[in-house]
Amino acid sequence: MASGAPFRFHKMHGLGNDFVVIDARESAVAMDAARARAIADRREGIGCDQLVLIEPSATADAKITFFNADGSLAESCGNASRCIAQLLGGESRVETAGGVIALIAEGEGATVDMGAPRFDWDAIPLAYPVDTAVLPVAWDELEAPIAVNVGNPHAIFFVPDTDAVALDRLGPLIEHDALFPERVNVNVATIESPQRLRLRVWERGAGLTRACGTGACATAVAAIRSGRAHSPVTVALPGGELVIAWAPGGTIRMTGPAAHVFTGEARGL
Ligand SMILES: N[C@@H](CCC[C@H](N)C(=O)O)C(=O)O
Repeated sequence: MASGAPFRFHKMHGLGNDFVVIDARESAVAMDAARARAIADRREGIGCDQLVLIEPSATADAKITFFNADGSLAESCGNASRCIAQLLGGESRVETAGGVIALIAEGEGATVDMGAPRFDWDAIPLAYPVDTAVLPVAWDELEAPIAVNVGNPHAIFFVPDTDAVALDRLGPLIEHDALFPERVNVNVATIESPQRLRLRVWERGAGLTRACGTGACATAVAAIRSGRAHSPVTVALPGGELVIAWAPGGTIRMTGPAAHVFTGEARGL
């Protein structure tokens, strides 16, 4: 599908991680990888890190599909979920490929219950059985990551200084490593105190972004589980801050802002 019928969209962002959101609950909008890639293209399309499609759901208030800028599908997207919370208003439950999540719109942001993290090697997924608390692998100075699935797959590296890591070079190598059969989001984090960490993320299918909500969730969970941090954890990303609360055995709650930039109509995409 090269292009399709005109559609209305919302341009939104969460901490600078930006989205084209199409509300197709009342009139269907056909979407596939090629069309999503064309819309996400920053030179010839509208431009975004993720395209988000809202459709009717038989089991929840809406069904949400996340496409990365490269056209690939993502099971989950934390920052976009807060934007959806703002669009739907109040309290809602939405169906995603990563599971049903609960949204609460609050002022100019939202709190999202992202569900429970998973740690089994085949739930990440990894290519072979290994201890996900310390993966026995290294890429230059990035070594022994922790793997966590929060709907989507993440590898987390704790490093002395996130800014010193060449994430633009190492991110794509790790994302495409054969250890991760569905590719992976790459997080580099520095613990500043037991309740605050700094984070940069190379996103699967989108590259370096200003912020990644699921990356913040996965990293906070990895920090708490490994005794590096205590809940709630403030995660400082290049685009701003999120607060993540989690206790072992429970679900992850993410709180942060969501911004509506403009509403537009697209033709020829
Ligand atoms: N921006 C996101 C994550 C989007 C999906 C990710 N790139 C993937 O492929 O898993 C967020 O805020 O969580």
